[in-house]
Amino acid sequence: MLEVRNLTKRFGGLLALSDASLDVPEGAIVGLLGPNGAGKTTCFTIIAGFTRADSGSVRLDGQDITGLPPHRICGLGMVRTFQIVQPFAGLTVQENIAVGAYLRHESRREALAEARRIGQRLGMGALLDRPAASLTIAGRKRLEIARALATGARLLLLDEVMAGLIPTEVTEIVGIIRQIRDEGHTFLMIEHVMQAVMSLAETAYVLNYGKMIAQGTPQQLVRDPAVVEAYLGHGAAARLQEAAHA
Ligand SMILES: Nc1ncnc2c1ncn2[C@@H]1O[C@H](COP(=O)(O)OP(=O)(O)OP(=O)(O)O)[C@@H](O)[C@H]1O
Repeated sequence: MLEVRNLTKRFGGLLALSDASLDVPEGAIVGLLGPNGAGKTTCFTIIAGFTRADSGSVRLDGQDITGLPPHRICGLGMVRTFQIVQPFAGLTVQENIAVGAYLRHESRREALAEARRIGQRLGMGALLDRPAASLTIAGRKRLEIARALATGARLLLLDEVMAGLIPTEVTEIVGIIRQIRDEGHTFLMIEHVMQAVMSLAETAYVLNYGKMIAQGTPQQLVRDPAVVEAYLGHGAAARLQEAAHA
């Protein structure tokens, strides 16, 4: 569904992404992992059309979307969420979700009705008439997913939706993402919360210093020496092996 090929992006002298490629098959939940500063957000930003790559291409459903602006990409069925959720504070939860729905519904009544349906599906029925500013972090994360769904997108790029949540909230969001996937959506997710990646993603990619250094199931990746070293530092894989055999 999504084919990302050889993305390279420099910020001045810094190579933030170097020849990075990935694939997201329809109906999959794919993880994008990597230590701080590895280039994950830059990768998302380019895929969703917020920044141009220096080189490389992005295809959605076989169509070349490289360099298209975010609203066009959104109209074609792919949307990203943001790590720091900033709802329109003066609007209710329902009105915030409706902002996403206006892409498809011209009438305010229809957009609000669609927002209500999506909010209820995401377990926010009791919160719909509250001001969005009153939501907890977990509520804001749900709102961000709801807004993305309301655009009608089939492929959702989730940027750290589990960050800042307590374990029971993580479990709830994991359940919601599974449910949305089972209803026919596809996910590419940046995630630091390993528990969430392990239980959700069938496959994941690991970025380090802008390069894709590994791809596999989460279970394969946690045993991959290159991945262990990227997270824990040079020599860590050997030290862990020694410790395991001591
Ligand atoms: N607009 C920018 N201008 C200059 N440098 C940038 C810009 N955006 C990102 N960078 C740099 O590019 C590198 C990759 O950053 P990026 O935010 O993509 O990493 P990340 O993997 O998402 O990190 P984190 O997990 O901390 O969010 C970092 O060194 C960052 O400082």
